[in-house]
Amino acid sequence: MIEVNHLTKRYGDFKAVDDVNLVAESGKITILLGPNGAGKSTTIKSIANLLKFEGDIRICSYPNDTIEAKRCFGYVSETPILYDNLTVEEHIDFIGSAYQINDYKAKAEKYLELFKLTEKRKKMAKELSKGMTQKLSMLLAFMIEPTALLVDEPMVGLDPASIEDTLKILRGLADQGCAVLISTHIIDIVSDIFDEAYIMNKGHIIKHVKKDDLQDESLKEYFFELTDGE
Ligand SMILES: Nc1ncnc2c1ncn2[C@@H]1O[C@H](COP(=O)(O)OP(=O)(O)OP(=O)(O)O)[C@@H](O)[C@H]1O
Repeated sequence: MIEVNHLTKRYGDFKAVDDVNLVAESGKITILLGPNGAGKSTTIKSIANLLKFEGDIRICSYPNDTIEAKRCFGYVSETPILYDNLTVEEHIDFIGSAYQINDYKAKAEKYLELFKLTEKRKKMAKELSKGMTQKLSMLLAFMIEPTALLVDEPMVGLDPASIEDTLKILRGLADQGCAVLISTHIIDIVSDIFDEAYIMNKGHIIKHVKKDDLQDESLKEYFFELTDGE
């Protein structure tokens, strides 16, 4: 589970995120939806403990700055964080060893095949296309078998088949009990797979909605009503 209590992030006098509360439950896909500049990435980065913030954030019940929390979550950033001169395989070895994952090569192999990266295993990150770097970044987060997963704008730069594959993997991880939190502004891609959504605008959560609450209304209609079509 991911729990965010009273998260505020200030840049000088400006509050990019203002008193945000949210919970991403285990076994569910929770999305953080909002227009550009709403504060989604700031929220995700704060949860990943990459930014200083005010408030209390817990991952798997541990404060997010502890080693216990870091062990249990995977993070896919908006821009892949990779080492230009390491190959795909070297990235896998690095993360597999750092997280002390048993049998990580077999776990990685599954995702290499799924993401059609098997033939690129000897290529350095700087030799991959943008979509391939995104897939490698996801592979590294998925192969640690996280109990909580933070995914910031995962589909940007992916082709339609890869988007489908990624959505299936995310659903599979949630079905195995992982708490999946996805930040996005692309409603159409997540509208079928989300369980719960937090709609964010101008640094605030303006609505928390469960899929079952929507009935006939689409998430898109609901979103535009709340954000005035931003
Ligand atoms: N380093 C920074 N310094 C000052 N302001 C920042 C900084 N990073 C983000 N902001 C501001 O914080 C607000 C929220 O930005 P954030 O990147 O979290 O939005 P977002 O919802 O992820 O947007 P997008 O969909 O465009 O990625 C924006 O107004 C942005 O200009």
